[in-house]
Amino acid sequence: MLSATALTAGYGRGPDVLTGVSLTLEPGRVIGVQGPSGCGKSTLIRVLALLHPPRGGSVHLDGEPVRRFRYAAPAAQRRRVGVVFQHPRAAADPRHTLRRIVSAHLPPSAPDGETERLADLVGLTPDLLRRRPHEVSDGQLQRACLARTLGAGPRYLLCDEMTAMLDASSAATLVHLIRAQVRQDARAALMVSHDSALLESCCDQTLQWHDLAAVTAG
Ligand SMILES: Nc1ncnc2c1ncn2[C@@H]1O[C@H](COP(=O)(O)OP(=O)(O)OP(=O)(O)O)[C@@H](O)[C@H]1O
Repeated sequence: MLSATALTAGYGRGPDVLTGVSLTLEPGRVIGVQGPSGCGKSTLIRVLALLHPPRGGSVHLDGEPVRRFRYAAPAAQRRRVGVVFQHPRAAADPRHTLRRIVSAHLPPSAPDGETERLADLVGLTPDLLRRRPHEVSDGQLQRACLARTLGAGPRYLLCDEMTAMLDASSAATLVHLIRAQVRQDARAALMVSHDSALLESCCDQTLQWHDLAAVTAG
């Protein structure tokens, strides 16, 4: 279980962006969080992904408190949480082929052919693996980024507006793939978006941002 309790977080000397946010993500569940632009959804994802230290409150990962964040977070905790960001072009090195991007987080023990299996899982054909980011569409690059995240074998998948750059059909394909992954491998997913229809179509439960201070999901 990945849980946040009474989180407060912000940037620099600025005001709190998160003010007392609590949320619980249980294996086997897809939880959606909907909120308007700028309310703090990406900040919540960054804290839960151990990429941004909270100012107050706590994060627990499978029963253990998370005490260190960013580069100081223990690798064993970091590996359990995977993130897919909104902008695939900001999240992928433009010099690398899609093959290299997809395989970037595979453990050394990964079986031969794992890159191809992941690519196939997200709907990337083998010829696309030879291309670089500028030679593919946003949707194809986002598929590669999702495959890369899945390659690390995270238990908790955090998706930050991951379909915002995609057409409706690609968006539906990717969110249903995430649902299938959650069901199959007892993972859990948190999907944040401003798109209520998308969240309703794929989440077990959708929480409104303004309820997060009071509601525990899962
Ligand atoms: N690196 C940063 N430094 C300072 N302020 C930031 C930083 N990142 C975000 N903020 C501010 O924190 C607030 C919440 O931003 P955040 O990106 O978490 O919102 P969001 O709900 O994900 O927005 P959107 O839906 O537009 O992506 C905003 O006021 C934003 O300007």
